[in-house]
Amino acid sequence: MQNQHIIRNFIVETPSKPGNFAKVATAIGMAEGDIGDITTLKSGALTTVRDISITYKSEEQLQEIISNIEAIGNGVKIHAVTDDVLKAHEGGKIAMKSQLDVRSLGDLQRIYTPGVASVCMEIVHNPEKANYFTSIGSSVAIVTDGTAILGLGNIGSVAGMPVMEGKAVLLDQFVGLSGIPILLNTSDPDEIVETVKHIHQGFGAILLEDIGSPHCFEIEERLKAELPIPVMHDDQHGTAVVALAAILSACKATGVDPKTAVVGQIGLGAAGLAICRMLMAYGVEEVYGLDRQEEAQNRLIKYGGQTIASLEELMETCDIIIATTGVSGLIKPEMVRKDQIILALSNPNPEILPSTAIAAGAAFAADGRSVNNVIGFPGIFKGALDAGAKKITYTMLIAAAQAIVEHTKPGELIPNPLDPRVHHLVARAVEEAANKEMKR
Ligand SMILES: NC(=O)C1=CN([C@@H]2O[C@H](COP(=O)(O)OP(=O)(O)OC[C@H]3O[C@@H](n4cnc5c(N)ncnc54)[C@H](O)[C@@H]3O)[C@@H](O)[C@H]2O)C=CC1
Ligand SMILES: CC(=O)C(=O)O
Ligand SMILES: [Mg+2]
Repeated sequence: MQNQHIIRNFIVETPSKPGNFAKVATAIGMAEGDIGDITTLKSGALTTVRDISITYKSEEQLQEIISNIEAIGNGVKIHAVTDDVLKAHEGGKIAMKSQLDVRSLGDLQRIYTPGVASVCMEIVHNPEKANYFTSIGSSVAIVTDGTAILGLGNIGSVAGMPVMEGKAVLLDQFVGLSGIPILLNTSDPDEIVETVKHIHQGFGAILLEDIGSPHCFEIEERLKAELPIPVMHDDQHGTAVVALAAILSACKATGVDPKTAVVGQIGLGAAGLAICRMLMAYGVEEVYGLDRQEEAQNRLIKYGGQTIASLEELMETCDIIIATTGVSGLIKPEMVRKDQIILALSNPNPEILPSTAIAAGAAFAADGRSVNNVIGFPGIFKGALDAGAKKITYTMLIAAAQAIVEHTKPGELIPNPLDPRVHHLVARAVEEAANKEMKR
């Protein structure tokens, strides 16, 4: 696989003298390893031990990094090379925890029986109070059938669980919602719709995740029509919101009018078709799409988009390129036109590395790690739930994209996802848009 990103942590000891860490960094750089976080584990008078996170592409490259560091000599030692990604997943990343302590029999009677019975009866008499007296209103079902896990394909929902747990962690940490993974062992749309309908009353909203196309379209449409709570397929609309925001920011920086720019979308699956629909809903006049499947191209035409004959023609014709094919390295540097804006959004590896696209002449380039639906979905769900909205509409999604743009620093495409204000602002913008729509 091209552009594969493997992350390992190197525990490296160096003599505590200026210049020694620079030698280690150079040794890593000479083997084209990419240094991430660096933590000093011990800073002694004689030696310093650091934990260095390094991204690389292959086993050969790992061996080259190790030999380069070992060749420095003079007391520079590698103590261990650890797989912190795997370590972070031991035992899973989430747990259902109680919010109250049970320390006395009084606590037990209040939290559980007999006290709880009166709360049950309160809900029997006033069903809307379930939102107040239970966690239902702040719980989001993260539903997957495992058919399109990132760009890894149909690997099944159990193998996709680390992604679902990751989404739950983000919902919790960014907006305080509880995400509960639901792993389906069917990809039949009728069975999925029936299952979600049977379980929906335990949740405030339904987040559909990594459900492949084309069945994702029918599933989302049917659930939206049939359930009284917000349903959103994140790979479609969360991604579309963030792609629109990145395009608006890039256009602002380059003085391009997004509505008259020519946009080319490569890959018209869940993410790609939704990006095209979002851009057209925003008012972009010329949107071209390309997919290796005719059926996917016909879907775009049905929504008013246009198709184009080949990847080469799309790259030649369009000012803004977005790719969501799952195919690493699909866009070759020689295809990049000067001053293009290129969003190669496939995970875990993009269609072209941003550094390669910029070196080939692009004005702006980003991959799916930075232009990622993580900036959108937590605030979208929080805003929809706070407003008591029954649906997530285009007006709410465009409000989310605009909030993201407002919070993006000049010269950047997207804000830092770790800035909690971003999620808060997205949530408020979505809530306001929902309230306005509901008043109409
Ligand atoms: N950055 C982000 O926030 C997100 C990124 N993605 C990434 O986008 C990729 C696609 O995800 P989905 O849309 O959910 O998958 P999908 O399977 O629904 O869509 C992929 C589409 O690409 C088409 N395709 C594949 N190879 C092609 C080629 N060589 N030329 C033209 N079309 C081609 C397929 O026919 C299919 O229609 C994945 O890698 C995923 O990780 C998806 C959602 C969010
Ligand atoms: C980010 C995401 O949802 C995906 O790559 O599928
Ligand atoms: Mg996804």
